[in-house]
Amino acid sequence: MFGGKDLGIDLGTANTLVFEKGKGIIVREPSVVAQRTDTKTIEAVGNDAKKMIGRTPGNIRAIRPMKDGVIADFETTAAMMRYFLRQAQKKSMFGRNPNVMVCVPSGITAVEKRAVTDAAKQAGAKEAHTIEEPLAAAIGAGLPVWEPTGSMVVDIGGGTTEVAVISLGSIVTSRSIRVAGDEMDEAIMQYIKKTYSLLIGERTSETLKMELGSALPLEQTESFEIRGRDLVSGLPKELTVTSEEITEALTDTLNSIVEAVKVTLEKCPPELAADIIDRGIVLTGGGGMLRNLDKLLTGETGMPVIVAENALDCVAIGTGLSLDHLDLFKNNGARYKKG
Ligand SMILES: Nc1ncnc2c1ncn2[C@@H]1O[C@H](COP(=O)(O)OP(=O)(O)OP(=O)(O)O)[C@@H](O)[C@H]1O
Repeated sequence: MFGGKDLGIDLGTANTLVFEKGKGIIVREPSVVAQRTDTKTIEAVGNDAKKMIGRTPGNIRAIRPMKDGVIADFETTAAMMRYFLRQAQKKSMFGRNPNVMVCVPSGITAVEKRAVTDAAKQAGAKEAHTIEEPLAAAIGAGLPVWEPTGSMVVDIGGGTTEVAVISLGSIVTSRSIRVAGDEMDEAIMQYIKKTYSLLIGERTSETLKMELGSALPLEQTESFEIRGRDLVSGLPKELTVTSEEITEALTDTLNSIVEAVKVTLEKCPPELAADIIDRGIVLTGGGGMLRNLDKLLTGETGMPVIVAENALDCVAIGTGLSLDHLDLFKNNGARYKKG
């Protein structure tokens, strides 16, 4: 039995957040599962499993069951959701199984949406519905999505970047690309490998992105020491990396994101484009917190760009708040209409 409250779930590629109205975010853990390769039993989920990435013995695999924002491994995703719902239950009241709203990338197919709601039901949800991620992000960022005015949101998560223009509670135009934080990590890993013949793990590369990452060169170069395995000698090695190098490593990935924003702006009806000039573009998601990304986007589009407060939480908050309008989602993720 789960808690009596309805829950919003941001089932992200990188992190899963569970939001309960009145309480806020009650679960926040990495979307990682550690599984035995022989018996397929689950050894750990969330924080404990993330610590195992890159450090598991041969018979345990640390996997991210969500890839590119969609379910890559159904059974493991359902098991992971069951764990997160149980965590939520510990912090909530006992009662009936909750209705859940799960956010999904805007570009996914009906079959993929179905996989998400099926996994939620298998995990113990009474009813499960989906909301498109950019809409959830915009609601969570406090944008006036219900007004007849254009709001533009760019949500950069782990697996997907969602760009959307919203008006009157509906997505007017959007673009979802499978390029986001994970791709930045991969680009850094490749850069270090190519430049220094040093192999680093995904955790080291994510740390480099967070510590040194900047979309534009910093006024004062920063540096960070990393460890990896030298591909030539095969031995562990330490070296110092600079922020300029990370900016260079991220160029292609950031160009793809800039391109997605420009294409969406080009498809935007003129009246709404005028609203966006006034109100600006709002950045959400962990990737939106990359230093100077707002400045890069302003330079490339000429629009004001603002990083949302609680950028990491916007999608979860918006997903939870949309439960107030559950009746509008009964069509399994149908377009969100007010009234
Ligand atoms: N300060 C930061 N600078 C740059 N990137 C960051 C920062 N903080 C977090 N990230 C990155 O944000 C990503 C996670 O963001 P978020 O939790 O919004 O994604 P998600 O919702 O799990 O993914 P998706 O929306 O693709 O399903 C990770 O790639 C993480 O490395």
